[in-house]
Amino acid sequence: MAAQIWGSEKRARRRREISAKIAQMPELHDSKPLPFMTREEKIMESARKLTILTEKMGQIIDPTDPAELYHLNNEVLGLEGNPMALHGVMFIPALSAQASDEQQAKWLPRALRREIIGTYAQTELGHGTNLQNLETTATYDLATQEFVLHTPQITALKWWPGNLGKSSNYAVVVAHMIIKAKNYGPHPFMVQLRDEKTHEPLPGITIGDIGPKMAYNIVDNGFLGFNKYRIPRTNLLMRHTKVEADGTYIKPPHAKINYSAMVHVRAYMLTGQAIMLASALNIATRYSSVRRQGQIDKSQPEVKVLEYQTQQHRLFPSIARAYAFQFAGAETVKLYEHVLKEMKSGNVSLMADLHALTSGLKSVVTYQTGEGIEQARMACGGHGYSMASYISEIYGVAIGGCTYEGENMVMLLQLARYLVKSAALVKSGQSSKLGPLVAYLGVKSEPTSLIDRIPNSGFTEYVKTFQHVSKRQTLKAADMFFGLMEKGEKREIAWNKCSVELNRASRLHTRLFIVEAFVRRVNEIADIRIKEALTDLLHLHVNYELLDIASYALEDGFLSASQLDYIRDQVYLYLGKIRPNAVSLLDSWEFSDIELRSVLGRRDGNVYENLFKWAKSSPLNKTDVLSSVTQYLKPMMEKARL
Ligand SMILES: CCCCCCCCCCCCCC(=O)SCCNC(=O)CCNC(=O)[C@H](O)C(C)(C)COP(=O)(O)OP(=O)(O)OC[C@H]1O[C@@H](n2cnc3c(N)ncnc32)[C@H](O)[C@@H]1OP(=O)(O)O
Ligand SMILES: Cc1cc2nc3c(=O)[nH]c(=O)nc-3n(C[C@H](O)[C@H](O)[C@H](O)COP(=O)(O)OP(=O)(O)OC[C@H]3O[C@@H](n4cnc5c(N)ncnc54)[C@H](O)[C@@H]3O)c2cc1C
Repeated sequence: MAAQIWGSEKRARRRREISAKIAQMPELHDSKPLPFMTREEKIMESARKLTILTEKMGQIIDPTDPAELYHLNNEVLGLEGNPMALHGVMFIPALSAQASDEQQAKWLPRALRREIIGTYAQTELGHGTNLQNLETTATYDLATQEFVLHTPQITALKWWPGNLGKSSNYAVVVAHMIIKAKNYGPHPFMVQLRDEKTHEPLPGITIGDIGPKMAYNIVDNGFLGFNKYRIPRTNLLMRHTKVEADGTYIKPPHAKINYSAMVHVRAYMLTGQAIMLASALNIATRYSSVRRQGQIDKSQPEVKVLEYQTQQHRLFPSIARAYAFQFAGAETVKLYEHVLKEMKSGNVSLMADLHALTSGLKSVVTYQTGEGIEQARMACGGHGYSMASYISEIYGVAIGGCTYEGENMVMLLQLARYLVKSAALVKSGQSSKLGPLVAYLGVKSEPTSLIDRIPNSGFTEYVKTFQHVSKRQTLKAADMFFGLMEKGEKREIAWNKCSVELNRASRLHTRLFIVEAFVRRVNEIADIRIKEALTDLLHLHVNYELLDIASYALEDGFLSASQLDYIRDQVYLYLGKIRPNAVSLLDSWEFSDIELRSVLGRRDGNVYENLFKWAKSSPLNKTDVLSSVTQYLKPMMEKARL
């Protein structure tokens, strides 16, 4: 199963080998539980480990393999981030995709050797979503052949970029490029921020940390202002766009090609989200098979809480989602790598499809991951609320994904643009022009669903039902939009008036893609036992997801009440079937105790003894009487007693 999750036997084996090596290297372990550290201590601890990793990485992993690097980071540095999180996730990808060969030769080896630390600075205090209204300017000075970066007012301060505040000395900065008073829109520039020897900010640069956040606090998300700060013309990233010495602008082959670093993260973050969901579920499910509370049969001893159907219903559908996201994520990464290769050689024809797909997936996956992790926390009762479970930290980090790389509603609306264009093709009889991801929009569906109506139909009737609801909602929302325009409404106003319905279509389309990716994977599996276990999970997935969106299929009678009863029964049936495999389905992800950082989720199940040990190690317990008591509470009580 681990091979299915991680992509191959070899990958699964390598992960085990890497974990075993890390287990033998105490210098790479947390020196004390992270929840007992201050933010400053955590940042120090992370930098300490990161430095050792830089020295010893070659002994532990193949540093050229991103999957091994990602695993190493998760185990050693953890998901609260690290001082170079954005360096690997966005800075290097931005240089790789947008810098010319010459620029890459100059900067990439230095970045890869970690001579410099970089980030991606795009979002500003006043604007994050609406890139067209970013305010930082890069004005070309023809006389010196330099760009002058400037922050015209406080809302133009870069705000949020990870590791910008304190760690990075370089950044890819996105600014509006102005040449001879003409604004060419946002473009990426390579900018040195700090002196390489002293790490002090360079003159003309204001920079700092934006303060503590809900989670992810090892990362120093930062602010950045420029006061007429000059960089050479050749620091504009010039793989696709060029500005010649005389100010001549050569436009890129696709207007949005500079957005590729964002698409990179949107594609890769899906499996990251699956890992966070599976981690939280691993903790909650293991704990649920240790925790005994109450009886089902009063004549029997107290049961493990995992025996309760409500507990299974809370956890198991999310286990199915974690697998589904992992499989859909793997497909998306493959597609992304393909499109990136094409893009580098000038073929931009698949960019729109990839943008639509990743926009929908990042939104649905992050939202459902957040839901699943929060349910996992609640499933642990009181101990779930303790940082000893570590689930609240996983939650805080995961839901950041609902916001970064494009706020979820906004990204769903991006997919909706693509769906509406596809609907227009269907309506104008041009269904043959639909791309493979939306071809189903042009296919006439049965009048009613055949779920529970024909034997041995496998998952086909489920997929057809998902297709039906997605198609119906897309065409309905598109009709609403076109109808408003026909009535004379301006395009943007009509769009806004339909946007809730449009986003519903985007979610349904994306959920269909996730189901199909799961089905595709199960169909590929040869090992009969693995196929069986995953088929059970897939049964739970399709039935649970369909129940969740049943109103769409009920409103036009595509599903009947009796079919809905069947679907509900299937959910209960598969909850029971999955119960014996539940812990193994999560143990198959092979997270080590070091990586999970959870007292509740310990592999050995020795929860109570270790919770007590953990509590005793709280800094508050260093002394029996705190100074808050001697200074304030004791005098207050004494005064009251007088
Ligand atoms: C590796 C490990 C992974 C794990 C990572 C975890 C840690 C992560 C740490 C945290 C890291 C966090 C780091 C961070 O957070 S970095 C900051 C991230 N910021 C954002 O994501 C901002 C979101 N906003 C946008 O992306 C744009 O403004 C949008 C897209 C909303 C509109 O755009 P714009 O303002 O320009 O609007 P327009 O009206 O001129 O154009 C709309 C047209 O453009 C097409 N279009 C748009 N985009 C693309 C595209 N990409 N490829 C192809 N086409 C694209 C689109 O389909 C439409 O086409 P059409 O319908 O007109 O035909
Ligand atoms: C943990 C974290 C890490 C980050 N890292 C980085 C980084 O490394 N580099 C970087 O540059 N940025 C980074 N960001 C910033 C992030 O990319 C932005 O916060 C994000 O893109 C959302 O933009 P915003 O904050 O402007 O939200 P807003 O757009 O102000 O969103 C507020 C509300 O308005 C709604 N809204 C906005 N526009 C529309 C619209 N057109 N239609 C409908 N509704 C709309 C949204 O849906 C939302 O409900 C990070 C953010 C976080 C939380």
